[in-house]
Amino acid sequence: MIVGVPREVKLDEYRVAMIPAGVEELTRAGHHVLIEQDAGLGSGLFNEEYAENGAEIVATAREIYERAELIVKVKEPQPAEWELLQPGQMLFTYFHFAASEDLTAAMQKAGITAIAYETLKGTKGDLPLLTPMSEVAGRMSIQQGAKYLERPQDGRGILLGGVPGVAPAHIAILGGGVVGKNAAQIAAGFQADVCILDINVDRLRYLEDIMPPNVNTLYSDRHNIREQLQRADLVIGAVLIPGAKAPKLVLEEDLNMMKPRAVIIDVAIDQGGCFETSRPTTHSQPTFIINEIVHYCVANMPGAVGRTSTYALNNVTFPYVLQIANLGLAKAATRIPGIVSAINIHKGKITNQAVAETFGMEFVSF
Ligand SMILES: NC(=O)C1=CN([C@@H]2O[C@H](COP(=O)(O)OP(=O)(O)OC[C@H]3O[C@@H](n4cnc5c(N)ncnc54)[C@H](O)[C@@H]3O)[C@@H](O)[C@H]2O)C=CC1
Ligand SMILES: CC(=O)C(=O)O
Ligand SMILES: [Mg+2]
Repeated sequence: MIVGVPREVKLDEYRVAMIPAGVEELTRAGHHVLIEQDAGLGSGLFNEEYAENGAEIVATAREIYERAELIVKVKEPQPAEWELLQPGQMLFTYFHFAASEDLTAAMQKAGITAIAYETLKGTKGDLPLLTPMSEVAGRMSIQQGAKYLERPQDGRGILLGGVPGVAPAHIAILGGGVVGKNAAQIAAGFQADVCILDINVDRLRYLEDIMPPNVNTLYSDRHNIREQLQRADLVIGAVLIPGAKAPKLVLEEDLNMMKPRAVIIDVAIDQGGCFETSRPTTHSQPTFIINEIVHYCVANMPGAVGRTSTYALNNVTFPYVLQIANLGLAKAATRIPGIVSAINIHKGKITNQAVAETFGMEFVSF
């Protein structure tokens, strides 16, 4: 199979969907890999390294899209890429369809098969192709929160860990999944006072067991969320209902009860965000202020630490790329657990229930 890897064009995206080791394995299995020139530069990977491992370096994205049967990417295709897609082509990447009806309609119209990293289910009900990027974003959310709490960055002027004689920051984390757990671990290391809220009581039980004493848990209901908003210096949005739009847990009016210049990091923004006032931002312009609350809503947080994220992403995506290339999609879907759950659009039809429900569209099983 011809596998193509374009350079990411989303603003401030430094990841690449394949590392040279992946090229070598695919080539050894008899496939042909096209890598767009300089696709790896943002992650410190050079054209020569890809070429030495068997890749053909291609000058333009257009040529990749014209020739490849399977395109492997990191971020959802940007509008400039939509017209390059070929009917019948497979595109394996993050899509986050529920956050964009325009993207959904464009992919239907393009006639591609959209295989989404973020809905591929593992055997334990986990999301193995989302997990490593959630680990990155969860850890990074505290790093970013610490930065934007500094007064020159418009924050309240709070040091996460406090100092002897002065209280640490209070951090509320909405959602105790992968992002939430990783955020809590880093926040705890900073000696902040942390509270994780979730609706899954078994998950809260697990978190309570593994977390240090400065991390507490609370059931996520409106009462507890509002109580936490009043106390928090930093709030992390980390909820997910796979495939669906994120629930709006914090309404605009709720911001009035928060401390002025408290910081919100809405990691869930890629699924539409869990704060009513969130809108997607970029690493170049990550924050905005509404009602005296600093909002950080970058939809590709791991893109900023491309070197770490590229390797973490490839570790989990590559085995699926190889299987799809080896078997073709139809066979891979019957033999490899998880692949069917990743197919969100096939021949213009929505094949993911949550996405279909989000837009009131017809669902067709793959
Ligand atoms: N902005 C970015 O760059 C990135 C964003 N993400 C996003 O972060 C979000 C979270 O991802 P993961 O942690 O991997 O998901 P996860 O599935 O591991 O965890 C989500 C948690 O939210 C909980 N939850 C659902 N409804 C809730 C509610 N009403 N109140 C409290 N908790 C609730 C679930 O019980 C679950 O424990 C996703 O939208 C994901 O796409 C992930 C990586 C990068
Ligand atoms: C998960 C996701 O949206 C990202 O890594 O950018
Ligand atoms: Mg994202």
